[in-house]
Formats: sequence, C-alpha cells, structure tokens
Amino acid sequence: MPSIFRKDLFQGQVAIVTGGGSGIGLATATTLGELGAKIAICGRKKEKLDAAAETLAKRGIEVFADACDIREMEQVTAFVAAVKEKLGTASVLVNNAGGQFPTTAETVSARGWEAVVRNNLNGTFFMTQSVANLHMIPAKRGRVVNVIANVARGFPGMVHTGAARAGVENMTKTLAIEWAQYNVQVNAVAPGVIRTSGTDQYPPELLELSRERTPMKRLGTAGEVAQLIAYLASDAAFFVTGVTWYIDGGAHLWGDNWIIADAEPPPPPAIVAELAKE
Ligand SMILES: CCCCCCCCCCC/C=C/C(=O)SCCNC(=O)CCNC(=O)[C@H](O)C(C)(C)COP(=O)(O)OP(=O)(O)OC[C@H]1O[C@@H](n2cnc3c(N)ncnc32)[C@H](O)[C@@H]1OP(=O)(O)O
Ligand SMILES: NC(=O)C1=CN([C@@H]2O[C@H](COP(=O)(O)OP(=O)(O)OC[C@H]3O[C@@H](n4cnc5c(N)ncnc54)[C@H](OP(=O)(O)O)[C@@H]3O)[C@@H](O)[C@H]2O)C=CC1
Repeated sequence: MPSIFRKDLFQGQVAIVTGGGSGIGLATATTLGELGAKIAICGRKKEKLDAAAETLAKRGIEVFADACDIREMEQVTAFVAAVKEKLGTASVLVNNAGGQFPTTAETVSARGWEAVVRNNLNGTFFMTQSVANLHMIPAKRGRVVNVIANVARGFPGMVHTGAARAGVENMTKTLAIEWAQYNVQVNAVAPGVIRTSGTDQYPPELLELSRERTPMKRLGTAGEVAQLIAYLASDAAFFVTGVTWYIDGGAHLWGDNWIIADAEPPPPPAIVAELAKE
C-alpha cells in the first residue's frame, strides 16, 4: 500500500513490532521500515521470523529478528536487551502479537482461557513494561501502540480475548496517564476483521458473516491498519494518548457476529410480574 507519509518520518528511530513475522505485524514493520525506522521483530516461530526478516532486508530495511514468546518474562527481557545492543534505543513499540480461537463461554477450558489471557494481556504488559524501563523512560521518549480488537460491545464467541483486550484497553489509559511525565504516549488500535494469515485460520463462513455485518461490507487489509499505526507512532500524534482507534468499517457501531435465536422470552420473576400489574 503506498504511504501518505513523508519518506524519512522515522529516520534514526528504532521500532519494535511484536508478532512482526506475519499479517498486520509484518505490514507495520514494512511501513515503519520504509519510512526510515530500524526494525526489531519477534514471534514464537523462528522460521517465520527469518523469512520476514529477509523480506524486510530486501526492501533495504535494517532489521533484527529473534524468537521470543511474549508470555515468558525472561524471554521478553532478553529480547528487549538484545534490541538495544543490536539496533539502539527504541522509541516505538507496537504490541501486535496475539491470538485466540472461537469458543463458547460455557465450553472454554481453564487452559484455553489461560492461554489466551496470558497471550494477549500478560504478554502485552510484560513487553510494554520491559521496553519502557530499558528504552523509553530513560530516553524520555516513546510511542506505544497496542493492537486490540473490536470489543466495544463485548466479544460473543471469543469471551477470553474480549476480556483480555478490554484489559489492554484499560491498561492503555492507565499507562498514558502514568507515563505522560516521561513523554511516553500510549494508544490502541482496534481492528475489525482484517484479511491476514491469522484470519485465514478461521472458518470462512465466520469471516463472510463478519463481512456482511460490517457497514462498509468488506474486510480490512493489513496495510490499512499499518498506516493508522504509523500515524499514532509519528510526531503528528504527539498530543494523542490513552485513546483506542477503531479501524473496522463501522463494525463496532452496527451488526452482530453472534446470532441470537428467536425464542419465547423466559417467564419474569414473580416480583416483576407483580410490578407489571400496577
Ligand atoms: C463463534 C463466533 C465467533 C466470532 C468470530 C468472529 C469472526 C472472526 C473475527 C476474528 C477477529 C480476530 C482475528 C485474529 O485475531 S486472527 C490473528 C491471530 N491469530 C490467531 O488467533 C491464531 C493463533 N492462535 C493461537 O495461537 C492460539 O489461539 C493460542 C493463543 C491459544 C495459542 O496458545 P498455546 O500455543 O499456548 O495453545 P495450546 O495449544 O498450548 O493450548 C492451550 C489450550 O487452549 C486450547 N486451544 C488452543 N487452540 C484452540 C482452538 N483452536 N480451539 C479450541 N481450543 C484451543 C487448547 O485445547 C488447550 O486447552 P486444553 O488443554 O484444555 O485442551
Ligand atoms: N486479523 C484480524 O481480523 C484481527 C487481528 N487482531 C489482532 O491483530 C494482531 C495481529 O494478527 P494478524 O496479523 O491478523 O494474525 P497473525 O496470526 O498473522 O499474527 C499474529 C502474530 O503474533 C505472533 N504471536 C502470537 N502469539 C505470540 C506470542 N505468545 N509471542 C510472540 N508472538 C506471538 C505470531 O507469530 P508466531 O506464531 O511465530 O508466534 C504472529 O506473527 C493479533 O493480536 C490479532 O489477534 C485483532 C482483531 C482482528
């Protein structure tokens, strides 16, 4: 996707993009890198990262890629220190790594719940705290962009990620306040349904249902999300902090992915029936 931004917008800066080996993360790494930033990417799978690093390097981007499971604090600390050693002090962190699976609330196992909350909430906090302490707070400069999801009206069908992402949204506000004194701005983007290697793992009929329930009647692209992230990471957004930006073709306002079957309403409790008589 051609960029609307000045070519040297991030010249001399270092940007960390978690989950930068694929999808929205790779599109963001490409966008920031083509705008001049040195890029650090991480993910769980080394082969995926190596392929992404090669793609970025072919575009002339200086890149450091290493395996790191964001759920494991020790791995996070080691990765964040390695970024400083290889590329220098990071001024941009994009917390993009994450994932979940469709499930009903009554059937999700304890391990399934934990896996998703650790991935999306704990991992995001571990990475943010570590980057802030080693890179941004000492330098008194930082932009954090958290990738969450469209959780504005709950997330039926994915209760675990809805809860975790709402946690990140609240964390975004808290850190925006606590770290304003260090010149660290913290914002979030909430994508609707975006066509990526991630959503390719979802049943196509669910994606089609989401498309139909999106006012703009299409799925988004990773490049579109990357442009919004680039704006929030840039100086143009210097006075913006603690805010969640939806990029979803209007889906947080209208249309439900969860079909509630037509059924007789349950009988009201006696007190409600009594009050209705008055
Ligand atoms: C029904 C209506 C739903 C509405 C749908 C709306 C339309 C789609 C909207 C999509 C919006 C968002 C899209 C994206 O975010 S795509 C990009 C991200 N990519 C992914 O989500 C795919 C990657 N997923 C994962 O990596 C995993 O989900 C996970 C985070 C859980 C990985 O963790 P881990 O590797 O630790 O997992 P384990 O294999 O160790 O399992 C731990 C427990 O979790 C259970 N589990 C894991 N995956 C699934 C699954 N696909 N289905 C059911 N259960 C799963 C697993 O069984 C373990 O629990 P148990 O030991 O109890 O079995
Ligand atoms: N596509 C969409 O419609 C939407 C996506 N999102 C969110 O956007 C983000 C990017 O998703 P998308 O690009 O679509 O999908 P991808 O599956 O392509 O991207 C997810 C990335 O996160 C990495 N990742 C996952 N778990 C971990 C972990 N524990 N530690 C380190 N890296 C991890 C994955 O790499 P690896 O497997 O190597 O670990 C992968 O590169 C995710 O947080 C996703 O949930 C939110 C709303 C909608």
